[in-house]
Amino acid sequence: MKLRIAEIFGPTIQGEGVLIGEPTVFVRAGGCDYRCSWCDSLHAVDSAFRHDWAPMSPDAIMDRVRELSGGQPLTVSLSGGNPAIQDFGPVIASGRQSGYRFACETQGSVARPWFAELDTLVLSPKPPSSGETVDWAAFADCVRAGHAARQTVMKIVIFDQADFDWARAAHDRHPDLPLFLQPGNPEVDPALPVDPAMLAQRLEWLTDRAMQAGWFAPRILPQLHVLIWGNKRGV
Ligand SMILES: C[S@@+](CC[C@H](N)C(=O)[O-])C[C@H]1O[C@@H](n2cnc3c(N)ncnc32)[C@H](O)[C@@H]1O
Ligand SMILES: Nc1nc2[nH]cc(C(=O)O)c2c(=O)[nH]1
Ligand code: SF4
Ligand SMILES: [Mg+2]
Repeated sequence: MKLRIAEIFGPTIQGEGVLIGEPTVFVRAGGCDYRCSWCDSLHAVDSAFRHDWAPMSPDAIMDRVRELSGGQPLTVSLSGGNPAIQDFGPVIASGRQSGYRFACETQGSVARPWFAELDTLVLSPKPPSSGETVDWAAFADCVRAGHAARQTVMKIVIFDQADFDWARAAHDRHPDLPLFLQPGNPEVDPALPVDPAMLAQRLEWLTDRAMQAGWFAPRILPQLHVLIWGNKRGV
């Protein structure tokens, strides 16, 4: 059985959400059932890039992860695209034997039994600015599938006031999921630089919104990797 892999890179630090700052190797799956207007990983989504995606066996994936981590077990971050449209169960089973931990980033549109084998399941439902519509029944299936994961959290990207209001309603649906908000990055062309002052201003706006609303449930974080490296790939 082979998986479609857009890229494997690291070690680097997890730049987002509950594991921010944690050393990790990324395994980025090719293919996605969504087309978010502001997706920062189109090279793993748009089928125009599919010729760059490699078919890899679970053993070949873990061999590359081991090579990159110098054989030291660390957290492997499964991302994409949507990793949940493929079967990462055998990759997790193989890595776990040698002490690797696994986190997965997915939008919550497709539930998989292997979510239960994860250490960290990050569900990132998409707000109105994305142009996508969340299927909340499928999302709830994902939460249930992750019942045995060590932790399941919700992470929402916020571009504007409509996204902010939507995030509050999303939290009301799943109040038990720890919530992380990150400002959206409107500049996703890997060929163009990102202005850190613009990101800081978006983070300030988001923080002000939450504090003025007296909404203290979410943690608010920047995309640390974008602050360090902009839109550079493979970091
Ligand atoms: C590229 S996605 C891949 C995993 C999965 N498809 C998902 O969306 O959760 C990884 C994370 O990046 C976030 N993201 C994508 N584009 C972004 C942007 N322009 N600004 C901020 N976050 C973004 C997504 O919301 C998601 O939380
Ligand atoms: N350093 C780093 N942190 C990240 N957190 C989520 C990422 C992603 O694209 O899924 C990502 C990424 O691509 N790089
Ligand atoms: S769901 Fe994730 S990978 Fe797919 S288009 Fe949206 S942000 Fe990009
Ligand atoms: Mg990213």
